[in-house]
Amino acid sequence: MALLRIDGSHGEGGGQILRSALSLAALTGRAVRLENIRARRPKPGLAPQHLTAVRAVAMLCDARIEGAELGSQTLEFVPCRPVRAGDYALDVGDAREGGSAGAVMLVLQTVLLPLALAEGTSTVSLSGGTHVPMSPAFDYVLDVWLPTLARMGLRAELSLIRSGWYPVGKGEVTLTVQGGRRTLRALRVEDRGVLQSVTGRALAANLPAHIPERMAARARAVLAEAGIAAAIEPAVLQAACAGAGLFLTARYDHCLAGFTALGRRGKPAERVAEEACVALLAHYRSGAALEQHLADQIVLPAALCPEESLFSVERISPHLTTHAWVVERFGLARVDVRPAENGTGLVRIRGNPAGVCHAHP
Ligand SMILES: Nc1ncnc2c1ncn2[C@@H]1O[C@H](COP(=O)(O)OP(=O)(O)OP(=O)(O)O)[C@@H](O)[C@H]1O
Repeated sequence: MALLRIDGSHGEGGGQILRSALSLAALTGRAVRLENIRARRPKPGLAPQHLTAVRAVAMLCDARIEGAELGSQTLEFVPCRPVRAGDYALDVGDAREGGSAGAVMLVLQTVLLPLALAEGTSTVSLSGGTHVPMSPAFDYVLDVWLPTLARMGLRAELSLIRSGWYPVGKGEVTLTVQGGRRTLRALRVEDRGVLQSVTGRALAANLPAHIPERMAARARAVLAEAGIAAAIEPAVLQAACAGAGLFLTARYDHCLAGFTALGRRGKPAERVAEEACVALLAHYRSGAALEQHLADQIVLPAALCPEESLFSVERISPHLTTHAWVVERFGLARVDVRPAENGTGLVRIRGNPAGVCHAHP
């Protein structure tokens, strides 16, 4: 079959196009050629996190790869066998001399679905940044993304060995995936139901204990003003450099929503707390089911379900529409993203009725 060409400058033009194309190439056996990788980012091409994702998925399906170098804007990726479950270890820091705090959760998201749909149990050890900007934090994946996938029938467990923050990274997580040629269940949450609880963790590493305590106290106060009682625990983590963040999970009758804010030098703990609470309250007031990040991160699993998924989303992000475009390029699903009331959106994903097509010889 001819190489499927994917233009990495489409829409959001970031790393997600590459990662989803890699997952889908491994799942379907389709050879891909990515061009203009991360063309809309200030430093285009493969960064350490993306290069690690390429190497990771290549290991799963013995792919032949060309262009897998830092800064490369073109990549050919030819899967040579179906995905094999097994024990894998990857370190984002290996992708660049001097190391990297590249987001391991994004690498994890790239390998999870291929492993979940392969026969057998896998363990993946990942090192790098576990709580870094512009990516799902460990806590988000643990509390929101994986439990949502569990509702769709996917079984995986995640544990934190050591947290990793910008700029040093060196965190470590372990993922265990119970694979199998299963059919994923569609996600149908047009209506989220009632807010049942808000919980959270105020985390800090290599910083004084008053920092997580102040984040937790401010978050409780902001949410209480809005009439929401939240159980937020302060905690101190092990790490190779300083870092702090607040992670909130809102549990509705029919869905979960996660909100993250990270600290940095000079940013008061209270401001970190307010940022996460503002995001939670914006979603709460929107009335929609999924928050914007979960919506874009659920497109790929939903595209693999034979049944139709349908959910409302707080806001239609460029990540969401770009992700929809990538899965459509593989011909696996039709994704319809429609604006709805007050800036929210409604997403309908009609997966391939035959399930994933394993096209390997
Ligand atoms: N606070 C957050 N909580 C949960 N997920 C997040 C958060 N911030 C970003 N993400 C997710 O991280 C992903 C980032 O994708 P993106 O294409 O920007 O990738 P990237 O590899 O970081 O790229 P680039 O450096 O090219 O921006 C998206 O799926 C987005 O929803």
